[in-house]
Amino acid sequence: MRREKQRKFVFLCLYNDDGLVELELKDLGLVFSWPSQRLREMFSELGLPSKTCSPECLKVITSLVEELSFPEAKIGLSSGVSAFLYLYTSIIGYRPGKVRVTSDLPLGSGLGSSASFCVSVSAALLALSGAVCADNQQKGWFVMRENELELVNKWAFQGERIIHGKPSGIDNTVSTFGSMIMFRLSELTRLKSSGPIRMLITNTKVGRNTKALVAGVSERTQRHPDAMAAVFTAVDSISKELSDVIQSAAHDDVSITAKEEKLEELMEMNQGLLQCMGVSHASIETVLRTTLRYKLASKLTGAGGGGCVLTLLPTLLPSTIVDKVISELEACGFQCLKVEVGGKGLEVCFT
Ligand SMILES: Nc1ncnc2c1ncn2[C@@H]1O[C@H](COP(=O)(O)OP(=O)(O)OP(=O)(O)O)[C@@H](O)[C@H]1O
Ligand SMILES: C[C@@](O)(CCO)CC(=O)[O-]
Ligand SMILES: [Mg+2]
Repeated sequence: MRREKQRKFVFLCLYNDDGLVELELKDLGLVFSWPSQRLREMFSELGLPSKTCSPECLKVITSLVEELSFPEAKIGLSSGVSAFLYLYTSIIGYRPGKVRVTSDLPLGSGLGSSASFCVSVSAALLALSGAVCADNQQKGWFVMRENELELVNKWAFQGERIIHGKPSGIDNTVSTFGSMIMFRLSELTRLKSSGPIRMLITNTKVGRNTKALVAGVSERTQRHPDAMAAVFTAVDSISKELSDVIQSAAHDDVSITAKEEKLEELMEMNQGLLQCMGVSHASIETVLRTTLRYKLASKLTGAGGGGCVLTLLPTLLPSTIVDKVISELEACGFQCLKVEVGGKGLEVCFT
């Protein structure tokens, strides 16, 4: 189960005539460019466009990205740049163009920045190529048609495959369609919540890498197949119960409180299972201990290993308590953000 990811990515996409394909990561102060002729030469033998990135295609991309220089602390960015190169050449081809990205989503913190990046790149490039929104370039922000969103989601998943290795598709799906998604038995179901769910996001600021964490869970599964199978079965049951609770109607304070208590218990159980999988972290445990002192339930989000933690904020919780929890967490060096689960998905705007 994932909440909607904040999608504050802004893309400026233009064709140009300087012979370069350029990617500017504005917030990070980085610009990468490739002569389009060089891309044509490197990729031409692969027979692009292709709907998936083959090992040969990934080899070409990796060699192009290895030539770039990334600041030491930003080495993880190379996978995002690889995903960009794949999406650009597959959707646009080798026509020179310029893409500028700005985002206020923290990178590698469990809030699905990789998926939001892939969804936004795919949408912007598909719109530039005319594959989507060709007959609908209205002014202001708007939502694409369902079949167009599905196309964007497919391409974004290919980008996620380059960044993550083996993504489930939940992050790009929730970034594209918004609302809430249940991922159960490898199937993604879009849910309708009966009311807003308030959460506190605490960013521990401990950096981590989703690909490595997911690989760590697979290795643990190979070492303890029976025990881990039981853990996954329990996670599955929790997802099912949680989706029933979220979709159930609650009309008065009593039923809302009962619903929230169920959510809290399920979150607590889920966190315990994530710890079993080896994806918790000392910083996450500090957040859990702190919020528990206020009888609030929390669980890690995304791949874990640091990053962000979610805490349910019950409807009747006084704002003075919320402020107290936030100041205690921020005194530990963490950063807090109050959010509501289940917002909008992808929107586009032509200027
Ligand atoms: N604004 C951006 N510009 C360029 N690359 C980005 C951007 N945002 C994310 N990425 C890419 O995504 C990578 C982070 O993805 P990762 O899956 O590890 O974390 P996440 O998506 O934030 O968290 P999670 O997958 O657990 O929800 C970055 O290292 C970078 O390659
Ligand atoms: C850890 C994971 O569940 C979400 C990462 O945001 C991986 C995935 O489902 O692709
Ligand atoms: Mg990710």
